[in-house]
Amino acid sequence: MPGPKARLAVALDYPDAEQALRLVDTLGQTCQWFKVGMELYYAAGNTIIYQLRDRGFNVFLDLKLHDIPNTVAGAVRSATQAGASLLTLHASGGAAMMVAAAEAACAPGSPRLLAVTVLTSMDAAQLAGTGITASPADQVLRLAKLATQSGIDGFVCSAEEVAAVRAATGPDTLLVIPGIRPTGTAIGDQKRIATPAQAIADGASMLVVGRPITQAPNPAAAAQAIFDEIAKAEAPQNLTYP
Ligand SMILES: O=c1ccn([C@@H]2O[C@H](COP(=O)(O)O)[C@@H](O)[C@H]2O)c(=O)[nH]1
Repeated sequence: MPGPKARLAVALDYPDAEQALRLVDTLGQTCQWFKVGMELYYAAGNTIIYQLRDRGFNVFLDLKLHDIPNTVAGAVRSATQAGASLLTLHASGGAAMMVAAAEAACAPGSPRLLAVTVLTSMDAAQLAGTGITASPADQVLRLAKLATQSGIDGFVCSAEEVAAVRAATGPDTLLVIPGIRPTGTAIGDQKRIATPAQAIADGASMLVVGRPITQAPNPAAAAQAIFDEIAKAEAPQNLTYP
């Protein structure tokens, strides 16, 4: 099993590369993975991916692609050129979109694809507001099944569903879990949350943590506390990791 450092991606939700790299340099080599989301990517483009890779880090490009199949396949090919190791797309884009993305990701050097199921910022009431009357747990399982059938490598879901998705999909599926809140940290806009220890014990492959680290008075200490929690958690054996 890889060490805790391979199981945490720090979300660099910053408006520019300078602020993002300041945090990266503050954390030093304690982290192996950084997540670049829409805010930073739209501001800094592929340059931030190159800068992180030059420093020796793995890049998780969280663009949550959601478009017609031809456009999403092209976006996967562009992300391959940029050198991201993981790339997200929305499972709600449907089977044809995910199949096109999976085919585009067969090229050498392509990122592994993660299908976002139900955003961790959504509860049952918000989901119902979009016309989906299934519970978040049922909808996550439905979309995870659809994504698997479409050839996608793994999923993003909340810690509330991770045990059920792990049971349904087996040890080889990558389960990447945001909405992580160490005890005592601000919840903010997240709705379906858990501590690092709970998510790991329930079968998460990797945790995504942003503000509990980036907004902490001492980000390096906050990251270290999460690594310690991951290390102590009783994780299932034989899981596949990014
Ligand atoms: O369902 C999802 C999918 C992606 N995210 C992303 O994860 C981080 C979480 O940041 P926090 O500051 O720890 O809340 C953020 O970049 C989201 O875009 C998610 O939260 N939920």
